[in-house]
Amino acid sequence: MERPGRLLLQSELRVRNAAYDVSLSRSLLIWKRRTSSPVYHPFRPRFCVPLFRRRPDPVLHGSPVLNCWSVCVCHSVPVSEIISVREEEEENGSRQRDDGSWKKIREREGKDCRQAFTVLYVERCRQHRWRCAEVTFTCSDEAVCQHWVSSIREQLASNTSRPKHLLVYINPYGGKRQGKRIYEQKVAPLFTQAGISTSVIVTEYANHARDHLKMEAELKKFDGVVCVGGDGMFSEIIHGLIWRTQIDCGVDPNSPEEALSPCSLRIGIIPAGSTDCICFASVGTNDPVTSALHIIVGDSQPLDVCSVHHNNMFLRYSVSLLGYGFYGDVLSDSERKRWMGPARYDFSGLKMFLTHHYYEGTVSYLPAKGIIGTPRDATRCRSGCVICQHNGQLNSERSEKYEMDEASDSESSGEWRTIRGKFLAINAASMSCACPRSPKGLSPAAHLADGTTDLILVRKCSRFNFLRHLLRHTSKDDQFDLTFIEVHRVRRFRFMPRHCQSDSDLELDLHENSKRQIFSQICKDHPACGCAPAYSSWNCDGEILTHTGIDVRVHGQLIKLFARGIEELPVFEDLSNPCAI
Ligand SMILES: CCCCCCCCCCCCC/C=C/[C@@H](O)[C@H](COP(=O)(O)O)NC(=O)CCCCC
Ligand SMILES: Nc1ncnc2c1ncn2[C@@H]1O[C@H](COP(=O)(O)OP(=O)(O)O)[C@@H](O)[C@H]1O
Ligand SMILES: [Ca+2]
Repeated sequence: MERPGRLLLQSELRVRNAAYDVSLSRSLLIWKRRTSSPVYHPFRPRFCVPLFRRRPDPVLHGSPVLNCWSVCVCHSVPVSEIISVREEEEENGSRQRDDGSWKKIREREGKDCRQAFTVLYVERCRQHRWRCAEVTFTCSDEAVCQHWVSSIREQLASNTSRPKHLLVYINPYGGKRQGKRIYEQKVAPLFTQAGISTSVIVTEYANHARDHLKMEAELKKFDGVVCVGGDGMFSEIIHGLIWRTQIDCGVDPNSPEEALSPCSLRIGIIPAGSTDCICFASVGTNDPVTSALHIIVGDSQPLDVCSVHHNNMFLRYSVSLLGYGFYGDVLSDSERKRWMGPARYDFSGLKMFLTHHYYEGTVSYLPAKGIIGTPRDATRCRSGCVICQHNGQLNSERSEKYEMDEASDSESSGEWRTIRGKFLAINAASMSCACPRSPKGLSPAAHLADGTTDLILVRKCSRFNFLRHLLRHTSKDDQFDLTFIEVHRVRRFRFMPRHCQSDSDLELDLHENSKRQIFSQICKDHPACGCAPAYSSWNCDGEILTHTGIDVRVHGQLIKLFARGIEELPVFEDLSNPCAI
């Protein structure tokens, strides 16, 4: 619980005809009702008891702390979570807002209360959602009122992490094709309230945003980039931004061995796509208003990025899922069904589950050493994650050392491990990949910014066992606690499909593959007969990769989001807490 610190201002003001002691410090705005009469307050007593067990201090962020036995209503809002302050001007018995809309206040507030101002602030709702709440304070002295408004504005202006100018890209075709409407109706009005100016580009074709960022955008004019769309659209944005940053810093973005320069501009994601995994896994919800508020308050969350190369040739970057086999096949199949919208993934998911293809190949990986945390532990990456801080620090020390000793990550160091086999899926999750389909995600203990990715190998098994594994993504059971699954936390990995391994293997496989393709043509309508293709494709944050043999390297904390990681749930929402009755 944040302490108020030195008071900048303290007055008696009125809120809805009741007297309040209101105070402002650099960190908190507090309004506390003036009363001493013990009155039983019946409102939601169920939530009062656990709240008090955990937090004896009767001051809660934004929302009132309700004591069951006496009315002692005290609200507090961190100054960092105030969106804006607005003067209410009186005219003909009504008050006019700064934005021109009218509000009847005078009758409600009583005749003496002539001056008023409204504070808009972040209020937390269920399941990590944020809303914009407001409270109107009135007082009889105009000078006092204006002093309050200017003091709050000064505090907001002194916060340098808040963006003032944003470059916004909207994909009008993502998800259910609602991107433009979501931005105009839910997000733009909030940006206006917060005094943020925007330059908006509605994309006209795929890769429009990427190419604009790479070559045209005047990035110096902006404090951040906002992406309205799904994971594919976010991928466009990071490709443009990372590329541009490397060119500006004189780094060769094509080389798999180069240490990439971190991007200074933060990226905000307004979810308007089909899976919205990157937003969900970094905020805890895929709600456009919540994302807009995280942008406004100037949150910052570093994020790991994987670079993917094929034979030393750059292919793509990935921040969430790199999936071969099941997720690659689901994506390839679903692309032909875009007209179905987000439901295409359910259809193709079921189809690919029934098809039950497996793929042969060799996976080699460099285990992440010296880090804290494992993919099977119970810790979760949450706001202010200590694992990300610790491992992130370790990474920056390692990369300094790496620059001096180029061979430290190479095969010659002998740390690489190799696994050959038949796999239903090979997944690398650089974050949990939580999404509405699987709220705990593909790798629940993965971290947003620890410089590693969780490599999950699903070996060939029966359909029944694969279904058990998949179903555990949606329950409390551990999806890795199965004999055919292994998971490793790695810094780097490579995959080579079997048919690419050696000339003799290649000949054998080409022969086998052509045989299989003939059969798969014949057996097209009988996918369960086992005539599988020899290779799948990679699903790279929802984009299909053109090559199967890849070399993947994690670049710790290469980009930053306007987010703060998933916040711990309040006690009454955390069902695993015994106090939460
Ligand atoms: C029988 C019940 C099975 C439930 C299994 C649920 C497992 C779901 C894990 C999903 C992980 C998703 C990782 C994110 C991938 C996205 O980047 C990608 C593109 O998203 P977008 O651009 O917004 O369309 N989405 C997918 O690849 C969809 C995977 C769906 C798999 C069923
Ligand atoms: N104007 C546009 N027309 C067609 N495709 C676009 C346009 N803008 C972006 N795209 C592409 O649309 C794809 C899907 O976008 P995304 O926003 O991720 O939606 P979804 O989550 O439904 O896949 C991305 O690959 C992106 O490059
Ligand atoms: Ca990570």
